[in-house]
Amino acid sequence: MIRLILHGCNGKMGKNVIDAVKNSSKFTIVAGVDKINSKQDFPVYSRLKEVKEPADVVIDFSFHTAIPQLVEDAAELNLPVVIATTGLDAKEEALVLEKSAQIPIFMSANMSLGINLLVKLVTQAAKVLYENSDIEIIEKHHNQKLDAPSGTALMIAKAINDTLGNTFNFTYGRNPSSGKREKNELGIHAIRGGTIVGEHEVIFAGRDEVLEIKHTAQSRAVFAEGALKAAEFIIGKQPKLYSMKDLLEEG
Ligand SMILES: NC(=O)C1=CN([C@@H]2O[C@H](COP(=O)(O)OP(=O)(O)OC[C@H]3O[C@@H](n4cnc5c(N)ncnc54)[C@H](OP(=O)(O)O)[C@@H]3O)[C@@H](O)[C@H]2O)C=CC1
Ligand SMILES: O=C(O)C1=N[C@H](C(=O)O)C[C@H](O)C1
Repeated sequence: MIRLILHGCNGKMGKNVIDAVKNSSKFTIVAGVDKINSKQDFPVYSRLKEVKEPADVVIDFSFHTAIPQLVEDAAELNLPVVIATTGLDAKEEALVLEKSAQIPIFMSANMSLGINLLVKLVTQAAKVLYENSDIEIIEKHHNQKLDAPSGTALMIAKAINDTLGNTFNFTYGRNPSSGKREKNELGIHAIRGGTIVGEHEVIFAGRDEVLEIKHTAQSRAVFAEGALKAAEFIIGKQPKLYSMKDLLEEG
């Protein structure tokens, strides 16, 4: 049995990971970490370092400001971590990278298989189409989401830029003073409303033709199940920063 600590256990994704573990024969949750000591089937602590139960791996769906303490504690305890939280600033990302020299850390803004395939398809399309089309990303999420644009939208935009040698400047939404679109813009637009789980659409708008590649998450279960796969994958790995690409390549 893989012994899991769930960081952010009281949240929307925390609940979904608890359900995914109930449906899995491989995992057991030995402890949770969150800001509030909620009633769960496992003990809940206010930081990772306080957890008394022995564990094999940590899964995190919390808030970006929690990440520095999480990776510091995980490195001290020598525990692998799956970070699913989005919205990290540059300093927080740099610390994750630094700590990945001590422990295996898996980080992906989106744990679903479909989005990771979308990234592949979009970068292929971008190579063919970028000279003659304008690329825009639209993401839609529920009205409780704290970060914008989504981590996934940024991941897609960065993958396009990596593929094309940093051709694009990102434009976050447009307003009355934005003026005419520049050729080297890549627009990223965030919609927030209701209970939308997560939609990401990449639009290649050319002359007289438009290609749209879209992913819709229909429930949070896909993210929870993906996080469990990532947790299983990093246990026993060498210290490094791993991504969904590493998991998919291993098959
Ligand atoms: N990579 C992926 O596939 C996915 C990533 N996400 C990301 O995961 C994160 C969580 O999403 P979601 O579950 O919807 O958000 P929620 O706000 O529902 O849950 C986050 C939980 O983390 C808690 N938390 C906040 N700060 C800390 C801290 N310092 N230490 C421990 N716990 C803390 C929150 O407590 P409180 O409410 O009291 O602040 C809350 O219980 C977001 O960044 C989201 O974008 C979401 C879905 C998929
Ligand atoms: O907050 C969410 O809900 C989600 N966040 C992730 C992101 O920011 O990309 C992934 C998913 O779309 C759901």
